[in-house]
Amino acid sequence: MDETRRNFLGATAFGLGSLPFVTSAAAQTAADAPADAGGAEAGATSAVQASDYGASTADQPLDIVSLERLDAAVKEAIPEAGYEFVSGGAGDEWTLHENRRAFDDFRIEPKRLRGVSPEVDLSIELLGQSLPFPIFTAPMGAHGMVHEEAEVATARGTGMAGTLYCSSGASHRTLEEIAEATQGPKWFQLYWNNDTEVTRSLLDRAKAAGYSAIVLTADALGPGQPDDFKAMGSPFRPDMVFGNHDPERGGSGNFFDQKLDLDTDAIKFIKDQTGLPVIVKGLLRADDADRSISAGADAIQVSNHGGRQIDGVPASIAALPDVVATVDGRVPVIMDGGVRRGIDVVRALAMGADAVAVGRPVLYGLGLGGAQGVQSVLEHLRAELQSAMLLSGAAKLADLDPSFINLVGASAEANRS
Ligand SMILES: Cc1cc2nc3c(=O)[nH]c(=O)nc-3n(C[C@H](O)[C@H](O)[C@H](O)COP(=O)(O)O)c2cc1C
Ligand SMILES: O=C(O)C(=O)c1ccccc1
Repeated sequence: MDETRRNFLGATAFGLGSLPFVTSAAAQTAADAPADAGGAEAGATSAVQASDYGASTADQPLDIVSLERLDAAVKEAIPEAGYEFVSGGAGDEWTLHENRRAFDDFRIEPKRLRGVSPEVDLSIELLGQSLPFPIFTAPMGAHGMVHEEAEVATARGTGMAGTLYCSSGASHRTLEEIAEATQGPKWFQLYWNNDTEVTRSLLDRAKAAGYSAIVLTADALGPGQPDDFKAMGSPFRPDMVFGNHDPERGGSGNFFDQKLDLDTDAIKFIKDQTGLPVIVKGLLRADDADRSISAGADAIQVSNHGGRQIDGVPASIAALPDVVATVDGRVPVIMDGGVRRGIDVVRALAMGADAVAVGRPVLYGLGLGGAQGVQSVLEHLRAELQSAMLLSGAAKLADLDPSFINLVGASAEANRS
């Protein structure tokens, strides 16, 4: 396999070597480009044009009615490969859909005649950072699949909305470029690498670039491979390599060599190396949250990776209450997965989450409107949360508790006791 291909996808590391790599002839030409072209330069010199992917170059605010409608609009506007890669989930996509459906089990019981002021304060403090509202951009890799500026635009747009950008370890742009692009708070998400020196170097770079916390993702084996994307031959862009790749170390696995054989020692390693708070992302079980806290975790992110890794696991919102009960206020709890409405944020916070992260809709905003599109998505959710708070009868975020929720199903009694 030629160097560019290995650098680009890490096919060996992901065990995807047997899959057709690209579909178009132009993309194939780029995949065969000299290895030393590397990174963004490869894009400049390669035969692959943005138009081969239809990846957007737009920068415009979006007039958003709902995030569901945004999904429908982006499906028409961006290339099929980008849409299928981003939107899909693992296997039969049961968990992907369950992430949305399960919110319906958490019925809001609004409180009336409580004199709630329209000026609901949505700001929070999270691991030493002030956020104007409790919603931020989840770590996602490979933004070049939907926009030419990739993560640089997403980070800028998130910063324009004033909230936190969590930078994926599998980004198309370097963690330094991304750090510079946002004026807001930023965390770095680490894909643990079995080559300790690679992990150490990523952590040192993240700290030097000003990231204020490290997110350790514990639930992923590689890029999501939704069936519809796989059926197209998994057409990742060969002209954009993953930005944190260090060509000095050779091969592709140096940004993603996680075989899930890591344990809670990884938490201590990160803390010792950086002195920064560590968020463990991708937990669904209360006992894993407890073990992580015992090992030094500073926050827990309840997540099933947007239903992109193992199918058949519960929705994040369904897993949240048990985790919250076990964490018992020792550290903040974040959740992500299926958050599409202000009322979803109300439900997650009422069940004990301190903040939520949003994934796919942010990339839809990116595809349709670049940095400004990202800003529009986050501001849309903020506005929906503001009215959801008023309509729920919650004067401030701290008021939200399980008394606002009627939990449908077997665990309803447990929830009320
Ligand atoms: C295209 C895409 C790429 C992702 N890449 C990463 C990643 O690099 N690291 C990570 O921890 N999670 C990754 N995720 C998972 C998100 O952080 C988050 O858990 C999930 O998207 C939340 O669900 P939602 O998309 O329904 O909001 C990715 C998700 C998507 C859609
Ligand atoms: O697709 C994903 O969910 C993901 O985590 C990822 C991992 C590596 C590269 C791109 C995305």
